[in-house]
Amino acid sequence: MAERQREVARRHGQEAQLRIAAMAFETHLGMFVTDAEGRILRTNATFRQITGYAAEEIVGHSPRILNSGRHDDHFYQRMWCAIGDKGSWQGEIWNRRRSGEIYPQWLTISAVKDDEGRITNYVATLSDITERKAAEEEIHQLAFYDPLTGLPNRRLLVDRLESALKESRRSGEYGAVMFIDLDNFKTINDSLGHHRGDELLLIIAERLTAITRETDTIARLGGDEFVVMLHDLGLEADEAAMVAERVGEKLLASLVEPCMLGEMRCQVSGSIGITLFTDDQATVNDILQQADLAMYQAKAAGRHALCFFDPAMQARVMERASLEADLRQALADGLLRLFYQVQVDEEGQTTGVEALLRWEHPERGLVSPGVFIPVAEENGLIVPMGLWVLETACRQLAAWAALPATEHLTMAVNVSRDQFRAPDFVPRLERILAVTGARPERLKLELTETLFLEDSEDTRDKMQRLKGLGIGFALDDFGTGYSSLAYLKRLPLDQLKIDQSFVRDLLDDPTDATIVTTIITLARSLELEVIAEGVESEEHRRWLAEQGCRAFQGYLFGRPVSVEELPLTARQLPVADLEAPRP
Ligand SMILES: Nc1nc2c(ncn2[C@@H]2O[C@@H]3COP(=O)(O)O[C@H]4[C@@H](O)[C@H](n5cnc6c(=O)[nH]c(N)nc65)O[C@@H]4COP(=O)(O)O[C@H]3[C@H]2O)c(=O)[nH]1
Repeated sequence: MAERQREVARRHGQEAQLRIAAMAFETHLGMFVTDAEGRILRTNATFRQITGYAAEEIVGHSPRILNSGRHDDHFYQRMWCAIGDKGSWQGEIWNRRRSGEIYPQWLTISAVKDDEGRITNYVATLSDITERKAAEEEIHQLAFYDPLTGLPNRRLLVDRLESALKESRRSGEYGAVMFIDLDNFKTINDSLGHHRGDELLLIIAERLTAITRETDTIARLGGDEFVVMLHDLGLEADEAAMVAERVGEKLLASLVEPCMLGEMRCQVSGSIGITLFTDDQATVNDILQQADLAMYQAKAAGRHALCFFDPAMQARVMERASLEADLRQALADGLLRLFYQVQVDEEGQTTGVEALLRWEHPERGLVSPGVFIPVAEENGLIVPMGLWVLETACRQLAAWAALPATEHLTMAVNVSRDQFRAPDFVPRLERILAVTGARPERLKLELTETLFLEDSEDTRDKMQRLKGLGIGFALDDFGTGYSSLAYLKRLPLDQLKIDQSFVRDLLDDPTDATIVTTIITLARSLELEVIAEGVESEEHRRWLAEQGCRAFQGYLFGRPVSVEELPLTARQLPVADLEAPRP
C-alpha cells in the first residue's frame, strides 16, 4: 500500500515538473530545442511569432534556415567554439524572418549534456531587439549628429579630433582644422525667416560635403558655424599648409555660389580659420580655439577670406601665393633661363652638360629651382615650363651640333613626373626635335624614381617610344627614393645618377661609402652607366674613380653657368677638334 502511494506521489511530481518545464518553455522569449546534430525538435509560440515559422515548417530543419547572410563563417565558428568550450554562447545576431526581413536578435545557445557528459541537445532562447536597436540608433544620432543637417555635431567632432590627434602623434603626419563661419547668414535668417535660413544651412552642408573627402569630418557646431577636419596631410608643415589652403580656397569658392531660397536668389560668403595639428602637445580644445581665432582674423581681414592661426605659416602661405603668381608671369615674360653644368669623363674631358633652370626675378634675384620647381609641380605650371626647357635645350644642342668643337656634347634635361605623365608628352617632344633639328641621340632625359611608383605601364611605353627615337634616360637622385630593382630591370634606362647627398659625405660616412659602391656595382651588373653628381673635390673624384665610376658632375669641374660662361676650353676639347672638323 505504502509502495503504491509512493508511486502515485512520484508520478505527480514528474507531471508537475513537466508542467513547469512546459510553462517555462512558453515564455516571452523565443525558444527552440535541437538534437545533438542541430535538427530542430521543438519551438515555442514566441519563436513562431518572432520568426514567422509554424512548428511544422521548421521542425527537422537546421537553424541555418534562419541565417541572414550578414555574418561570415568566422562568426559562426567562434560561436560554436564558445559552446564547445564553455557550454554556451550569447550575443547579438542578425537573423532572417520567414518573410525575408532581416532583424537583430539577442540569442543564447546552451548545450545540454547527459550524465556521461555527452551533448544530447541544444537549447536556444532569443529575443527580437529591433526596437532596442532603433532606440539606440536614435540616441546615437541625437547625441552625435546635428538634427538639421545630419552632420556630426561638436561632441562627435571632439571625439574624432581626439582620435586624429593620437594618430597624428603616432604617424607624425599633419592634420588641419578649419573653422568656417558664414559672413551674412544673420541677415538672410532675419530677412527671409528661419525656415529659409535652415534651407540655406542644408545647401551649405551639402556643398561642404561634396568638396571634402569621405574620410574628412565636416561638423556643424550650431548656428552658421561649420568645422572641417582634414588628416594625413603629410610630414611637412609647408606641404600640409598648402593642401589645407587649397581645400580652404575650394570651400570659399563653393560658399559664394549663388543659390535659390524659394523665389529669392541669395549669395553668402564665408570666413575660414585654419590651424594645423601634429605630434605636438596641443589639446583638442587648443586646436578648436586656434581655428576659431584664425577665423576671426579672416573676418577682420575683410571676410570671404581664409587665415592661418600661425602667423609664420600665414606669411609662408602668402609668400608662396605671390611666388606662384610671379612664376606664371615669369614664364609669360620670358624671365626663365637655362644654365648648364658640365659632365666629364675619367680624363676630365667634357662629354656633355646638364641643363638647369634659373629664374631671374626682378626683385628676388636669381631664384633657385629648389624653390620654384615644387611650386610649379604643385600648380601644373611644370608642364608648359618643362616644354620651354626642352625646346631651349634642344635649340642649344642643335647649335652645338653645328660646331666641330661641341658637336659631341650631350644634353641632360630634368623632366618632372607630371610633365612626363602628360598624355601628349611624346608627340610634343617629337615636334620639338623636328623644329629645332636637335639629334635625339644627344638628348638624355633625367627622370626620378617617383615616376615609377604608379602606372608603370604607361611610363614604360613612353620610355620605349622615346628610346626608339634614340633618346637616352638617366635615373636622377638614385638611392634617395624607393629604389626597386624590379623596375630598374624592366625600364630602358641608360644611366644611374648617384645623388649628391651620398657623394658629399662618402669620405667620412662609411654608410654613404657603402651605398655608393653598391650603386656602382649594381649599375655595372645591369650594364648601366653611372655618373656621380656633387663632386666637389679631387679626393672625392679619385675615390669614386677607384670604385669604378667613370663619369662625374660637380663644382670641381664647374658650377652651372650660362652658355656663354661654359668652360668649353681648348684644355677640355681634343686639340684636333679645334683645328679641323671631324670626319
Ligand atoms: N652642393 C653641390 N651642388 C651641386 C654640385 N654640382 C651640382 N650641384 C647642384 O645639384 C643640382 C643637380 O641637379 P638635380 O639633382 O637634377 O636637381 C635639380 C632638379 O631636380 C631641379 N631642376 C632644375 N632644373 C630643372 C628643370 O629644368 N626641370 C625640372 N623638372 N627640374 C629641374 O632642381 C634641382 C636643383 O637644381 P639646382 O639648384 O640647379 O642644383 C643642381 C646643381 O646646381 C656640387 O658639386 N655641390
